Amino acid sequence: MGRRGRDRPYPPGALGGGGGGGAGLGEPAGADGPGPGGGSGGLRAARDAGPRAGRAGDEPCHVGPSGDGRECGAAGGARHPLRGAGRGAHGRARERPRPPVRAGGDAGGDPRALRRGAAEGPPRPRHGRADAGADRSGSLHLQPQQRQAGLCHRRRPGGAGRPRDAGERADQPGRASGRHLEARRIRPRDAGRLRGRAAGRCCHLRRCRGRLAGGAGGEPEAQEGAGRGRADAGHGPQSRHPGDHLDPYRAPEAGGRLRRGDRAGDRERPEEAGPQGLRLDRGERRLGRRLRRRRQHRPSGERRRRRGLAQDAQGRSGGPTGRARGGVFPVKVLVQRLPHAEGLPLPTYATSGAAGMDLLAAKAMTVPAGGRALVPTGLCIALPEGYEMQVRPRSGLALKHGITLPNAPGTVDEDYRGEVGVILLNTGSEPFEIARGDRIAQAVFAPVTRAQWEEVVVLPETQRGGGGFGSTGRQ
Ligand SMILES: O=c1ccn([C@H]2C[C@H](O)[C@@H](COP(=O)(O)OP(=O)(O)OP(=O)(O)O)O2)c(=O)[nH]1
Repeated sequence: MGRRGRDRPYPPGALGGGGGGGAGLGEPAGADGPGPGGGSGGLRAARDAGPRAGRAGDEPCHVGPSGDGRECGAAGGARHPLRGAGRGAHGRARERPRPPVRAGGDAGGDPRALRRGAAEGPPRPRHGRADAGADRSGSLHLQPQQRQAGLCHRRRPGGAGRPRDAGERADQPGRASGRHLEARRIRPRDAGRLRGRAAGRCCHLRRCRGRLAGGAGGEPEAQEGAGRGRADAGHGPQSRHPGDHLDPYRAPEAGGRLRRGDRAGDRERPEEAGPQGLRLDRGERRLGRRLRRRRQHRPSGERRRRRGLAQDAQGRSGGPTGRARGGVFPVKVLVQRLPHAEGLPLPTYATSGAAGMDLLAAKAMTVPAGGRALVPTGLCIALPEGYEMQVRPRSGLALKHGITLPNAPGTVDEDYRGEVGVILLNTGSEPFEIARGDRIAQAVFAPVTRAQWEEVVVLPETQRGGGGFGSTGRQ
């Protein structure tokens, strides 16, 4: 049987197809057998031929190389006219021209051959090889060696070397003679009979028995299910095997899953799969595990805030506003512009690497020499939790005009909602004139570290001890 026919449902008449005897019961000749019905036709042939069928090797050949169920009449002991160098009476049959296939042919071809086969009695194991045979009543019987050789599929997890596979590989002599057949003691002709069984998990005896009992002409539905070779073929309500309903690992049908294509984005849909009697796709199951793990390890709000602050202070990702730009993580600050700041630009960073924003004066004024002034900025701000804004002097004004901040750095608290002001001190000898919009100071945003007192009687000793205020270096 060609590979194309492997997963194809058998046509309704496949089991009774008379022309299929060669594919099912014949050896490599079955490789190029007449079609999907070959193996099942072999079943019928086996049933009809009864004990005569299933003989091998030294017995007269009852099944001709043509695959039409006719016997060729060659004695087993003599070299078969079509026998090749390989194994099997018809090992080379497919390389030879074939006799025409007789439509509706049956196992009973040559009556003389049938008589010879009947006279030789029921099939017997050859060289210890166990062959599954079918008697006239349609029931399969196994030899003890067969049972030990694991013909029952329950003993073979993974389904490797299944009779169905063996039957399909009968067109590859090298493989057919390999472990798929030899290790299981199954001949291709027998494998062909068993080919229609469902994949894997049920004892083939029950299936074969059921198929034979159903008649060669059988019910089309049963034939179709048997030939499908899918996991669902033998697990329907008609299956009575106790294990059919107890397999929790049986994969659902291809149409019984929620697939990736059905999924919207990264949404997990376990709540939809259950009611529909479906199972989540593998990718979705993985996604669900990932989401559950993430939910389980989600830190508390306070811990997230602290982690964000720490990461931001250390220049790592996870800051409150997310994406890093050049290794610096921006902090979002709400700003309100007061009427006297209308028309003025918001403070900006002068360069891409500047640490502070230049604050602008919202009002023109003069700082007398040696004097101070509170310069309004026209801005009110709301800092994110855990942050402060520091108001610092500009070095250019300090150097050129002696302008500094007496409270530098000025601290704008997180909970402050008043107007930000800049205290300027003119240490120079000349009055300092300020125009509206002049840059008078700079603002630096920084995370706040809050301390917690732990009162002790004695502090840990250090080398410096109490020395300070110029205790080190030159006096
Ligand atoms: O250069 C500065 C310094 C402070 N402030 C504002 C914001 C700050 O939150 C508030 C109080 O500042 P700070 O706490 O330094 O002053 P204080 O003398 O302690 O005043 P308070 O008693 O109001 O806290 O004044 C500024 O606008 N600019």
